[in-house]
Amino acid sequence: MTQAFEYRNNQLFAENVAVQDIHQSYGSPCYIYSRAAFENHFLAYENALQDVPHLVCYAVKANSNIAVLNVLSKLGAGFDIVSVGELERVVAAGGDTSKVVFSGVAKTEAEIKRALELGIYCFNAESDAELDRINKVAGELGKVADISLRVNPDVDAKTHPYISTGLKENKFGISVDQAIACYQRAHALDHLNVVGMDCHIGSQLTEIQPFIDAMDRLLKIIDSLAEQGIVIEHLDLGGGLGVVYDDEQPPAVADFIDAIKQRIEGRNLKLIFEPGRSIAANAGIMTTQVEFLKPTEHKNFAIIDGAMNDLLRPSLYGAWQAIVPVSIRPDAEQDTKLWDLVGPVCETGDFLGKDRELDLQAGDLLAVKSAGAYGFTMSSNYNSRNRAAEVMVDGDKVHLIRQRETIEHQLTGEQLIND
Ligand SMILES: Cc1ncc(COP(=O)(O)O)c(C=O)c1O
Ligand SMILES: N[C@@H](CCCC[NH3+])C(=O)O
Repeated sequence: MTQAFEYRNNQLFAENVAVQDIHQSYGSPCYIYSRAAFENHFLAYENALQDVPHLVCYAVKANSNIAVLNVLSKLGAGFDIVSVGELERVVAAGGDTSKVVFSGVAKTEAEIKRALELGIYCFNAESDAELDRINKVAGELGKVADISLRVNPDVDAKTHPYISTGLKENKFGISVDQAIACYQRAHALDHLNVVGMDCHIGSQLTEIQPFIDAMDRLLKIIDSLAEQGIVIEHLDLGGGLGVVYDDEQPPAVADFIDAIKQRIEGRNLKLIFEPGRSIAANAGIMTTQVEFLKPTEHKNFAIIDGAMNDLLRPSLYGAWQAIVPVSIRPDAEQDTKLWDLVGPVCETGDFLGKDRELDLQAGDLLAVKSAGAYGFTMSSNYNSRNRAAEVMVDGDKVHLIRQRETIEHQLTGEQLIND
């Protein structure tokens, strides 16, 4: 399999297109995705699960461009959503709403109504109060809502504290101690139909064991419920599988799924997964151009046109993503130094990388790797900067899938007060 992003004659390519050529047409910063990479990463889940009942619901929050959703939908993907905005994106992308699971700690009445009208697969409810709300809205529509309860298994995902979600001090889900009572309530409500149990213990996990520990806690609850006549049809283990940004060694999707499958052998349970990062992260890069070099006696700053508003992960989590030249100069012309790659935003925390050994000149084009997940979706207009363009490469074709924002886009909806 050819790599989605690789060098050919010292030029970075996205599939069969030189990144420099994409830059000529679309400028920077620009998110560039590989269709083949999205497809291959999704199919890794599908293939590993083909011998068991399953549904792979891509987590829309990782990358919600409708072209991305459409590519995955054509392969049969379901979707994990957390807002009506994400739901409408699935609809706009031609996605199958009967394969949608609705996660999130506080779904509004309007969101629940729309989801019921569109006939989603199920709601992943996170509290007693939310069960009441879903029951009420379903009742008003004369419907019965299929629900799963998100159980918080109190397992250490061994990841960054901001993206760990399955500990009892986290806001997510229902505690193991309260789960049975909560299921009994749900079972008794007229407009709810209990179908599943879910958990999501965190993101960028590089070990299988926390998933297994979480699953074992959930299976115990499933067994107790069965004794009370409450049948759980599916087990949704959320997303969370990590990717390689630097030197991490996450398990391969097939090994991860095999370990899970072994654990549920002999049980009549459909498996659901909600992967985001492991499908999207390494299917995308973000380009950025060096504006100025600013060497000082303390630090060498390279001021680039990409900033924290375009890619927040380094500023928010101190996340490390590889930053590489789009064109590599011949060895004899190389002059490498340690550079801090900083953006034009008025924040000290505005950087994409620190102490990176690079050979840089003003005007050079760089690529931030592994930017396909939680890149564009977490971008903003901070400092009134237009959000980046997004393109999808498919073989030797380049499709613009989101035009660069303009000031007109930004000003839409704002108005002066008339006095
Ligand atoms: C409920 C839920 N499901 C799925 C995901 C996707 O996780 P990841 O991108 O780590 O696969 C998230 C985000 O962490 C989530 O909160
Ligand atoms: N946005 C995070 C992951 C959080 C996942 C959402 N539950 C990241 O970039 O790593």
